[in-house]
Amino acid sequence: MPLVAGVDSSTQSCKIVVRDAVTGELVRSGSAKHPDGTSVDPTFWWTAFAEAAAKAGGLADVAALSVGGQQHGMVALDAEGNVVRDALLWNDTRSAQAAEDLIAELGDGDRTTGAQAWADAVGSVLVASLTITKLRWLRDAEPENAAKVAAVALPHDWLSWRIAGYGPQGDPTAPLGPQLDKLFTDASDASGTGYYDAQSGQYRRDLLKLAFGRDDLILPRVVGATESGAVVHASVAGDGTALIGPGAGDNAGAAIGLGMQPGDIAISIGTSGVVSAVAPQRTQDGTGAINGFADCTGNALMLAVTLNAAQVLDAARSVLDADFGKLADLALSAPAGSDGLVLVPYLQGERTPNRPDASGTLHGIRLKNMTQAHVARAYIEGMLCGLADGMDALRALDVPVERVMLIGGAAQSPAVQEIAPQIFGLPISIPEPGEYVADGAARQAAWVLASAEADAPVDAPAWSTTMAKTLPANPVPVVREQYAAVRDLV
Ligand SMILES: Nc1ncnc2c1ncn2[C@@H]1O[C@H](COP(=O)(O)OP(=O)(O)O)[C@@H](O)[C@H]1O
Ligand SMILES: O=C(CO)[C@@H](O)[C@H](O)COP(=O)(O)O
Repeated sequence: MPLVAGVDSSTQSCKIVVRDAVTGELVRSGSAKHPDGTSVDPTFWWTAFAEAAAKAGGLADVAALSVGGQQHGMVALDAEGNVVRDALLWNDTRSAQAAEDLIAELGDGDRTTGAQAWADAVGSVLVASLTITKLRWLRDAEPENAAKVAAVALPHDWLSWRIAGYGPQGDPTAPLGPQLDKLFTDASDASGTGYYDAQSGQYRRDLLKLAFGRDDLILPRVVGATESGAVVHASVAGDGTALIGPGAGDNAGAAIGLGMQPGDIAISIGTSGVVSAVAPQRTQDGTGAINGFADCTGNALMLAVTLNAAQVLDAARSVLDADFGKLADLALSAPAGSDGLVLVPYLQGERTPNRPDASGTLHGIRLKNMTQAHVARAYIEGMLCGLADGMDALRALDVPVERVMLIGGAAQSPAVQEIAPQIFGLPISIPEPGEYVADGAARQAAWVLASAEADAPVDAPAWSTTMAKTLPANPVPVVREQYAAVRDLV
């Protein structure tokens, strides 16, 4: 019974699952926290990985491993393999102006032309989340750091490289040293950089040069879906023979973990809120609402992403001094629509719609609705309405919507589960509770292992995903109507 491991190095934590490579059965798991903040020293991801691996009973017996990770983060490395500065994460909005500047530059001063040109070139209109905008910000705001950069990687690329034994010069946990040319990535995560064209499978070094002013950076090699990028170093686990798969951006990891097919929609409520769909062809949405990324099986992955998801509910718990259970009970004791109390949840600015400097609004306060129950419900409804706008943007591009699955930390809330079918007006399937990004990474590792054993690419292992329940559609249109009216006042 060969075992494989899947890692999800996400915004808030590192999660590891160990599964049977053939059946997909869960054998062990572990997790460890990441620090808060939108600018983070990657060393914390390395120590959290080690802690999560220990909690998962170690990785000495796995035959292959893959890493899924939060997308877009800028990990800038110098020639000695040190990080030049803390990584700027996907939810750090300081490069919002850089995004606007780059759009204008590609459009010769015209925003609409520039936005479409970026969508055509790399699948997405630039916003502060995308790596390329962070490189422009670094060039202008920290030229002394920019001058030191020898390579740029994404969080999952960097962690895979560390697991392979590479790292800073002189670091005892990196016996193979700073071999930057050994960095590798996969198409799904590369497609979120803003300097990789997943359609041609090529980096766009011309766009990187436009943004950063240099085209001599080392970029991770893009490894094919069933290839191994390296082996797990014996100092990390095992005997130095376990394969490391290409890995994935976390949303592509969830897609393969759920076994998504065209027609399936995943709504993920983690730190980010994501509405995603796979399709044979990527979209090139010049409005910027939909990112046209790649998945990790050769399809396109379309995403609408919000900055304000599970942490909006964390904020509600803080305001109401409530645990998860109390927040859900309160919300479910208030009527749908919260008697006109509307939260526009832009607590960290927003990405979709692109309003990086916006703040949130609690609107429509009356004596009748100034209760804990109404506030709890308004927070959940507002957060879900933001995601429902993302679903509308996908539908506007004729993306088929046949099955909708709800995942991510906050999907465990009974209130989120009950209110979602009201906001989306669709049946919502809730998969068995699980770590679908880590599961997807494990499934990819099993796929890489099977392909290596066959000495040729084989089909992905047929692991099944079971739905715990499907909640019927229960549309309550007034909730979205009142939200839409307030959203555009913000
Ligand atoms: N039962 C619950 N109700 C509401 N929110 C929850 C619940 N369980 C976990 N969360 C929230 O989910 C978030 C973590 O989700 P996760 O998908 O692991 O995030 P990420 O992958 O972005 O690190 C946290 O903000 C946490 O508070
Ligand atoms: O920016 C995006 C996708 O474009 C986010 O989805 C990040 O990939 C972070 O994911 P989580 O940590 O919230 O899962």
